[in-house]
Formats: sequence, structure tokens, C-alpha cells
Amino acid sequence: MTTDASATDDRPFGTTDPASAAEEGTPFLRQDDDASGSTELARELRRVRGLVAGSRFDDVHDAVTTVCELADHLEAVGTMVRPSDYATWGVPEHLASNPAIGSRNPVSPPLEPVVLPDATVRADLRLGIEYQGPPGCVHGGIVALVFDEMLGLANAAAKSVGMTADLRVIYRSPTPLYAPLRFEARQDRVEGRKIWASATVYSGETLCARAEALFIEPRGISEAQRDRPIEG
Ligand SMILES: CC(C)(COP(=O)(O)OP(=O)(O)OC[C@H]1O[C@@H](n2cnc3c(N)ncnc32)[C@H](O)[C@@H]1OP(=O)(O)O)[C@@H](O)C(=O)NCCC(=O)NCCSC(=O)Cc1ccccc1
Repeated sequence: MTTDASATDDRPFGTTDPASAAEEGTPFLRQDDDASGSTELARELRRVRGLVAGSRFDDVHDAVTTVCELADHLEAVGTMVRPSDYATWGVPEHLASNPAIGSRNPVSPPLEPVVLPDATVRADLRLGIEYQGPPGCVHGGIVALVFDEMLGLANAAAKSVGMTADLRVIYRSPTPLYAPLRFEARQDRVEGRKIWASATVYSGETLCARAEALFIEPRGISEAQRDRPIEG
């Protein structure tokens, strides 16, 4: 494990470490910037999210007006997406709206995973105060969210698709805010429609949590969907 928990840099929290991603692994299910500017918009909103959750202000009523105007504008110029637009697995836009990895979802950290030659999926990231649970620690539900997504990605890397049926998270040591974290997930075995996968998150040499999960392949999944398992 090479992640240094004490390292800091100037990148916004909630972004991956490009140096470590480039060193090992192939970018996996990365989402390019949307030509409409939606990805950039989400990026700026992510900044706003971090600032609102993690700052004290004397008076931000002017910002409330600005944001209200922005919301009104987006409501006027956008076309609402319906869940039925994503009726099938494998629609790239589907991934973009995902709360754990979606490039167009300001809620997502986002994860920028790489896949290793043995099909392990890895994501290095840091999480800021907007993900805080106990003081100085990442909220346990956020750890579970990232695990669930990483496990799904490990299934995708192994060319299978599954719904989470059972997700067990074992929290071994507090997951620190702001520190570089390394999530890794892998598919362990498949029996019929049952898929087992497991994952870990480390801060430096410290195991913060691990996950064990059972996924069930939905009935009626086609070979094409299995082969092109962009999930979300
Ligand atoms: C689809 C299924 C999981 C299973 O229903 P069916 O298709 O009718 O299957 P059936 O009941 O026939 O069972 C087949 C076999 O499996 C076994 N088994 C089943 N369950 C369990 C169990 N809990 N524990 C242990 N075993 C269990 C069962 O005994 C049987 O075994 P057998 O063959 O007799 O030896 C259904 O319960 C469901 O929809 N649940 C809600 C899922 C949901 O909403 N998850 C959250 C959303 S996904 C997400 O967010 C993450 C994500 C994001 C992005 C991308 C990817 C992932």
C-alpha cells in the first residue's frame, strides 16, 4: 500500500489523485465532460456544496438570491429526465446521474476508478467535510455508498451485472476526512445468478473498513447487457 495518509495538495476535496491513477490501472467507465456544460456545472456545484457545508459566513443572503435565480434558470432551460429513460443497463447517461460516481451529479464525490489487470477496481480519493459523520471522520453511510458502487464496478469489470441483495460493511478504524483513501473492490465468485464481491478501504496502511456483498443478476439480462455493463 503506497497511499500516504499525511499527504496533502491543493486539489479540491472529493477528487482523485491523478498521479496515482496514472501509475497503475486503466481508467474504467470514466465520463467525459458533457458538451452541454452539465459536467462543468456539476463540478462547480460540488465546490459550492463543499463551501456551504464547510464554511462559516456572516451573511450569504445575496448568494441565496443568486442560487435561486440559477435554479429558476435551469428549470426553464432543461428537460426533466424520467427514470424510464434509463430502462436498460448500459446507457452512459445513466452513470452520469449516479450519486456515487456520476459526473453530472453534484452529490457524488465523484469516484474516478481504474481497473487493474486482475480486474480489481481501485479508486483513490479524499472526502471533505460534507461527507463527515463523527468529528473528523467520513460518515459510515458514505463509506457504504462508495463500497456499493465499487462492488458494482468490480462486477462490471468482470462482465456481470447484479442488484445488491446483501451488503455487509465491517468498520475497523475511523475513515479520516481529507486524507487520501484507497478503495479497492473485486468480484470473488459467481454461481448462477449469484455474484459475490468484496472490497476494502485503506488510509495509508490502515484498514478503515471492508465490505462483503452478494449481488443477484436480474432476471432477463441479455448477453449484450452483460457484455456492456455500464452500471449506475
Ligand atoms: C433481484 C433480487 C435481489 C432477487 O430477487 P429474484 O430475482 O426474484 O431472485 P430470487 O428471490 O429467486 O433469489 C435468487 C437466489 O438468490 C438468493 N437471494 C436473494 N436475495 C438474497 C439475500 N438478500 N441474501 C441471500 N440470498 C439471497 C435466493 O435465496 C435465491 O437462491 P437459490 O437460487 O434459491 O439458491 C430482489 O430481491 C430485489 O430486487 N431486491 C432489491 C435489490 C435492490 O433494490 N438493491 C439496491 C439497488 S442495487 C444498488 O443500488 C447497487 C448498484 C448500483 C449500481 C449498479 C449495480 C448495483
